Amino acid sequence: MTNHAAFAAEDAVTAVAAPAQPGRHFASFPPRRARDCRKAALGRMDLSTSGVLMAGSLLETMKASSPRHAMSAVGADHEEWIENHPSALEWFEGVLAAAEGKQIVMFLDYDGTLSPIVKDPDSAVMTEEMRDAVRGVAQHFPTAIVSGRCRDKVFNFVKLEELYYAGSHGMDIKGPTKVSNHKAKADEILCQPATEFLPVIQEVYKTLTAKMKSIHGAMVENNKFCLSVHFRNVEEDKWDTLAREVRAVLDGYKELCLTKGRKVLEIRPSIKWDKGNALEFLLESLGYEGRSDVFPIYIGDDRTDEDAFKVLRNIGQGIGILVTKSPKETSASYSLREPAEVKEFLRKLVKSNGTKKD
Ligand SMILES: O=P(O)(O)OC[C@H]1O[C@H](O[C@H]2O[C@H](CO)[C@@H](O)[C@H](O)[C@H]2O)[C@H](O)[C@@H](O)[C@@H]1O
Repeated sequence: MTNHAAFAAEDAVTAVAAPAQPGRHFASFPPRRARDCRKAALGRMDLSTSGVLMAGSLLETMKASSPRHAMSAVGADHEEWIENHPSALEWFEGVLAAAEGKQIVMFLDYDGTLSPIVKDPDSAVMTEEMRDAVRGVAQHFPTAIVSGRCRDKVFNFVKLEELYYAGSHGMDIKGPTKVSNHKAKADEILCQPATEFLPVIQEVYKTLTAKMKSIHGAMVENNKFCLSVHFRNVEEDKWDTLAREVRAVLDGYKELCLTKGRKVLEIRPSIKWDKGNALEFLLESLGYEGRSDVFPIYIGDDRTDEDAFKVLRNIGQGIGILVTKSPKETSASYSLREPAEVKEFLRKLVKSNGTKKD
């Protein structure tokens, strides 16, 4: 048994609060207005912990994001890694025990979590079965999509009005347009801490789009408060050129920084706001801040999801689940191999909640 599973069992014994009632989690809706996220995001991010790509070989970082490099980067074999990050499906009972008597709040990343990674970002659709699974979860627990995509785009993929959406890596958060118990309606922008960066982001979008035209397969995606420079379809011998071009453009914009995802370089404002802040903000908005009877579950596959996993580790509540087929350095405590397993996990969660005696 792993440390995590042992911890889960201990938690189950100490749990005291009454279980959540299906469909009742919006009882206090609309959510309490959380602290002003603009103030919270003031100042530059902590470069030592933010995953921001500093000077040095951007090319090496880009190579390290391909799965064949990931295992050696951790230096651990698969078995050892799985022992430390057990499958949330195989240890499902442990997860349930840890959440027993607590209000689950579900946070879901989109690409690589709810939809498989595909070559064309515009084709990353979600299956109807996955949509049903997410819909089911949202009927039982407050549920948010937290994505690097712009909010409108991720909404157009997910198409569920009863969810919270945190687009642009959490820099654009909006409440549900429909709630699952149909008692209340809220269609409110809750948080946009980076609005003053919009002109500069759009300027860089134009410049980079023009520059990337000469690199076959490169693509710049406009995610409103941030940009994605995709290199999945670029031949590896052109990655260095792409990296140099991106660096050269960004040298003129000290207020922006660079992080990396899965075959993508992300450009975003250098403010103290990431998916971890979005998670904290949403918990606070829902009135759950500082409550020990709340159990956030965050499922994601990317470097940018690590900020949310870290928050959960730091507050010592809930669990982070990394979606991956190969060992990776992570602050998540559990793992799932692919979106199909995420769907299975969500279904099981709904089923177990539906059959639970309240
Ligand atoms: O936070 P996420 O929802 O995971 O978004 C992160 C980025 O995801 C998308 O790119 C990734 O998925 C694409 C489609 O499968 C794939 O082609 C690409 O290589 C991946 O990096 C999205 O296009 C980006 O804008 C997001 O920032």
